Amino acid sequence: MDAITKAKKAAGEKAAALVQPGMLVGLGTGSTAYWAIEKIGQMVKEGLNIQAVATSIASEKQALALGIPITSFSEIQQLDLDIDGADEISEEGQLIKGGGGSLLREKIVALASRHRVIVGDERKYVKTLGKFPLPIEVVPFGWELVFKTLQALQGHPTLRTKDDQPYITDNSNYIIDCSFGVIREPEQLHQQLKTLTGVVETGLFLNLKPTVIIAYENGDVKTI
Ligand SMILES: O=C(CO)[C@H](O)[C@H](O)COP(=O)(O)O
Repeated sequence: MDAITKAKKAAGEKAAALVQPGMLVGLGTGSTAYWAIEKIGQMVKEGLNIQAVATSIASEKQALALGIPITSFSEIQQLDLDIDGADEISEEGQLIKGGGGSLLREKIVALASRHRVIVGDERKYVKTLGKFPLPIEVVPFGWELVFKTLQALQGHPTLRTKDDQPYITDNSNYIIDCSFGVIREPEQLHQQLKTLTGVVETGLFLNLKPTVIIAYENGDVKTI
């Protein structure tokens, strides 16, 4: 296992240790959240009694394979703890998410959780957001119009693709990745993007006050 994978595993497992019996837990998506889910699966096998809501079909499949009981918002109102990764984590705890394409479900789950834990390796921790392209989930109908507006806003948009076709999210939408440069006013940008008809959600996760667990290649793990 390389040093970055080891760091992701360490961060994910440290977050999993925060799960307590009886909790309702949000399961994130991506290669770091993966390790938290693996650890929670192990804890469930050892007798931990929890229920979880997954932020993607992939994470739900992983959880079910591990025997983690899955519930949904038709059964519950609120989660106790959400554990998820991020693409960028600013020093203020503001996030860019959606590199793995699950931003909409991830935001719904994060907002439904009383506590949020964000796990990442040291490369994710930045002074200011904006180096990682900002994912924006859009409805397929008329996406070209949103794309042109994003061009006009200097977002340098790119339609995300997979196998030369538009990438399709778990919600049957598309993703447009944008580069606005350094994002100095994330709230303003998020609000501006949300008002565009056709935009479903942005990858800016703001003011969620997460506990941040950063793992370093040298083996250190810091909770911020
Ligand atoms: O937002 C996400 C998926 O939509 C992921 O949490 C984010 O992309 C981080 O993934 P990884 O841990 O694989 O770097």
